[in-house]
Amino acid sequence: MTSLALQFQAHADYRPETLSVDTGRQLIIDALSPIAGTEHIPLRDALGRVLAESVICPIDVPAHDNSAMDGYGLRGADLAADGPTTLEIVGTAYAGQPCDASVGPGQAVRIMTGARLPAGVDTVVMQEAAHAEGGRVTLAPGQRAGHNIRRAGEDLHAGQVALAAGRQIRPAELGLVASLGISEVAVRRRLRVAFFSTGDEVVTLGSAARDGQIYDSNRYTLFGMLTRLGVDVIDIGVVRDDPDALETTLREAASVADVVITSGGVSVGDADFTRDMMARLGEVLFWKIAMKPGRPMAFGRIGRAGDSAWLFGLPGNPVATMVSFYQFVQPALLRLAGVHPLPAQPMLQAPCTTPLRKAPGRTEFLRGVLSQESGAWQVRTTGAQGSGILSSMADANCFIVLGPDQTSIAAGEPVAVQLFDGLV
Ligand SMILES: Nc1nc2c(c(=O)[nH]1)N[C@H]1C(S)=C(S)[C@@H](COP(=O)(O)OP(=O)(O)OC[C@H]3O[C@@H](n4cnc5c(N)ncnc54)[C@H](O)[C@@H]3O)O[C@H]1N2
Ligand code: MOO
Repeated sequence: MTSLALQFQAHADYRPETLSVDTGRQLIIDALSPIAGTEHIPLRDALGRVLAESVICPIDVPAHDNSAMDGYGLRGADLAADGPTTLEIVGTAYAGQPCDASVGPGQAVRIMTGARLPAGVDTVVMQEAAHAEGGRVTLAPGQRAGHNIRRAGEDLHAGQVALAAGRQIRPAELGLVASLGISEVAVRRRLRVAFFSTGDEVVTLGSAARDGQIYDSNRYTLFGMLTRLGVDVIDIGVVRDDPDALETTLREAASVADVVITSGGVSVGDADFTRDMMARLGEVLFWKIAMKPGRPMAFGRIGRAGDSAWLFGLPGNPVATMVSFYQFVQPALLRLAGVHPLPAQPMLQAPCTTPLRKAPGRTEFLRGVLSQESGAWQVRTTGAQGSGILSSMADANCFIVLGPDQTSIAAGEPVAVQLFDGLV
């Protein structure tokens, strides 16, 4: 018995013939660790990448106490307990410019948003509550001491971890790093993912499909999902149902990629050699996941030590390919890319306007449309749900996820909804 198999069998819920979605996903995540390799790149190029090292604050942000409003800076102790307050204006403080004014009792400065607080100022009153005339300013009653001040370091303070290793860089992280004056970050290298389709009936675009043949759509959905995940994509094309071609392709793919994804040939049909070949080239396990669509799936490692790769053998049916990718491959690739912690998929509950029936025992991923009707969210299915009906994915904006124990759902009953927005 081999190591992956041993590792999986140690899990209490490991049932390769009826593996639950959650257990399958967890087993895969636990088997993987982030790829090695770090590069230092300009900040903007890091959008979508994963931090290899934590970003530590070299400075306080903001760097100094400053005003949150355009208005008048003063000493809070000068504010009248009730009634207006009148103060002498002794200078003006602009953002980004030094201001020598020092504010004593009975005095104020005109101050702009972002300007450093001059000596003595601990309170800002916004200009809408002030009236200036003849070198004096009168403040409306009810102003509060200490208001409209932004303290040095209130966002980030020098020495703290601004972003921990494992964080994926989104627009907010780009800005946060920039606010620290840092122009270069250490990120993990991009994951390399090779993929190909299998099957004599599958025709690549550019060739005419003969009788009984179909155009390859899986390489297009996979290309889209992988590209949006930000990995380096290696498209190997279509591989015929031929053992030699398959062996050569799998070996080559494993030598250039961290991960190899195939579609088709993982079920029990006539292309049995695909399963045998995968298993012969490494340690690949074939699972039946208790889900629909996406029941058959292969997971393991192929290739020789030194140039081996993780393998995902996804089912050939186009919707099954996509559902399996989203439920298993996407979190696995994020894990390999070093994302930590892994993001939870956004799920919500909404009443389902379509009555549904399902067999118990497996999780179903129906394609749904979540919409607002008179201000309330609701979901319906896209119609026919066969695992070859790719238009059901194109028409959808979410999965309706029915758990293993659910059977019939009456119209209006709440169901779990997984938004495509959290997927790629
Ligand atoms: N007796 C059984 N038959 C099947 C089972 C089963 O458990 N017992 N499972 C069914 C399920 S569920 C699925 S999903 C498929 C998966 O089988 P494979 O992964 O071996 O896929 P193929 O047989 O190669 O193809 C299935 C289907 O998808 C079409 N296909 C394949 N590749 C592409 C592509 N690149 N682009 C578009 N369409 C593709 C292919 O023509 C077939 O129609 O097995 C069921 N059968
Ligand atoms: O589960 Mo298959 O993957 O339904 O089409």
